[in-house]
Amino acid sequence: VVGGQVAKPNSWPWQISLQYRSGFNYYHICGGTLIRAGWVMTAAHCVDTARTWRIVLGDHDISNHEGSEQYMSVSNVYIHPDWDRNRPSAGNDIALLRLSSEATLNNKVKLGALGWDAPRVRLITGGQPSAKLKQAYLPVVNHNTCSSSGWWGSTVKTNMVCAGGGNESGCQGDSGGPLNCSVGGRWVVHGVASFVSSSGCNAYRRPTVFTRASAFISWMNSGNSGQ
Ligand SMILES: CC(C)[C@H](NC(=O)C(F)(F)F)C(=O)N[C@@H](C)C(=O)Nc1ccc(C(F)(F)F)cc1
Repeated sequence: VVGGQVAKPNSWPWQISLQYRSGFNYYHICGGTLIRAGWVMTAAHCVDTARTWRIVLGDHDISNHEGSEQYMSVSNVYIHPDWDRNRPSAGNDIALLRLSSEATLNNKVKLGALGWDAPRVRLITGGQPSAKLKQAYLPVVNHNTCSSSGWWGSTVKTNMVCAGGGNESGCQGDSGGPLNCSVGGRWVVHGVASFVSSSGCNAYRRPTVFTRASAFISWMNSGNSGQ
């Protein structure tokens, strides 16, 4: 996250840290959302390399043990069939991770709700290099503006959502994490952080681009996502 502030610990209880093993250690690479006790939604670009993964739930500071963490291994990775690493602007940057055991839900580990509607305020959580979870309020940029020339142009498709474009944005390490939207007083996960401009995370008229989760509900509920 560029800008924003450190979140109140565990105030986004569906936010997870996706980590890969290297030697004896695990390293944060992406965010994600716990959508079922046994399922995590993240970005395809986070998991399209063969690695040993683990998911950390109930965390706030990934460099300190706080006692609320749950460390889960991943039994299967389901990447959207139309994701193409060589054509990220085609979108479909979404994947589901099956946990090898179910999370214990409590006040620090809850499910994120998937919604269908375009709400008002958006909020991205997650991020590096801060070890602590950060959040930033990102204004939504409608598709017509975001896909216009001078903005992202045809790189942005209707199965994506743009938010930010001011001095706050998502950035490397936020990938896969949720765009949390306030809809009728409830938080709904509307986006999966996908990409930013290669000239910088908060580049002018290049808002952070999220996979529009509502466009993938049927895939997530279908067999080929394993669910
Ligand atoms: C994809 C991640 C490495 C990284 N993602 C993020 O920083 C995220 F958190 F906003 F999701 C990113 O966007 N990094 C920049 C360097 C990047 O790859 N940008 C990018 C821009 C446009 C496209 C295009 F046009 F192909 F869609 C693809 C990637």
